[in-house]
Amino acid sequence: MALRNLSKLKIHKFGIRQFSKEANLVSVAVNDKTGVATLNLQRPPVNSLNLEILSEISSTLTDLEKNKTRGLILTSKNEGIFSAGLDIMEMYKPDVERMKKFWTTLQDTWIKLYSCSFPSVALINGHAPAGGCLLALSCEYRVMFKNCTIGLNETQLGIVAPQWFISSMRNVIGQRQTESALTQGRMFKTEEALSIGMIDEVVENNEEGVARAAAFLKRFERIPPMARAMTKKYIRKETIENMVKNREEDLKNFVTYGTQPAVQEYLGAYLQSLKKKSKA
Ligand SMILES: CC/C=C\CC/C=C/CC(=O)SCCNC(=O)CCNC(=O)[C@H](O)C(C)(C)COP(=O)(O)OP(=O)(O)OC[C@H]1O[C@@H](n2cnc3c(N)ncnc32)[C@H](O)[C@@H]1OP(=O)(O)O
Repeated sequence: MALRNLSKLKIHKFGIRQFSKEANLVSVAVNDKTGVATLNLQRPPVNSLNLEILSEISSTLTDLEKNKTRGLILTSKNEGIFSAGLDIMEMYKPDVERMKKFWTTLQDTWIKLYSCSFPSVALINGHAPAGGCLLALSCEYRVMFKNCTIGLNETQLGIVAPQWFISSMRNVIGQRQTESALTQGRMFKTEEALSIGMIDEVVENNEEGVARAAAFLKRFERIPPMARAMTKKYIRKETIENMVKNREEDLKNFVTYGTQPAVQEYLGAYLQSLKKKSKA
């Protein structure tokens, strides 16, 4: 069995194997024929990224790397929302030790996703603000549903996107567009995101999305995996090395900045506005 190191095998039917971790905040189905793994985010209501789901994504990426998966489709079980980004509750009135663990796990997750040797596609089947956008930008290809939004909106919340968030966007859409998008904290509608190259394709529904993601991954069938992986590694090397070199400082900045009263005030007000909106 190609994926024997993966956690508990749950279902095995129609050539698709599924396994899940204990907490079930993600699930993974591996297609026996193609070796492509689909990683579903499933933390209702909005797949906000807390310590637990990040830990599961991170350990799943390790498993997929060990088991030489042929490709990854990263998507959401909660149609309508890809991911609401970082769970603001991890940053609002935080326990500092947990806050550190949270950020370190986010760093680990990004490093693994950004540097994975296998090809990766984000099937963005819903809104993808902030950390949700970061996950999508870390993949090699993005397929997105109509009528959704994507972007790094941190500035609008009164917080600052870290350097490696910025680099992840700059490497996809370039310096000029990134500067304009991030200084405004701009969220892009699907068609706008397509026009600036933030996403690669627009799809009507999940079936079409899976087919387009699979078609992208199929392009690599005849490319020697080692040559592909090394090329990706060289292209992404500088961005990853910069982050790894500065990760202690990045953690320190996150904690120092995130615990400032003014930032806590912004986050508290933002949480209230989200809650008010959901009750309206
Ligand atoms: C200190 C920081 C320094 C540096 C860090 C910088 C990096 C930050 C990166 C981030 O990712 S920050 C997070 C940014 N995320 C957002 O701004 C997204 C906010 N959410 C939304 O815009 C919407 O929720 C949505 C478009 C994703 C979905 O809309 P809808 O389907 O209408 O759902 P609701 O808005 O009603 O939300 C349902 C429920 O979920 C809560 N919630 C939403 N997003 C978050 C979140 N990111 N963290 C925690 N909780 C979230 C929302 O309050 C509702 O809760 P109820 O209790 O009222 O049900």
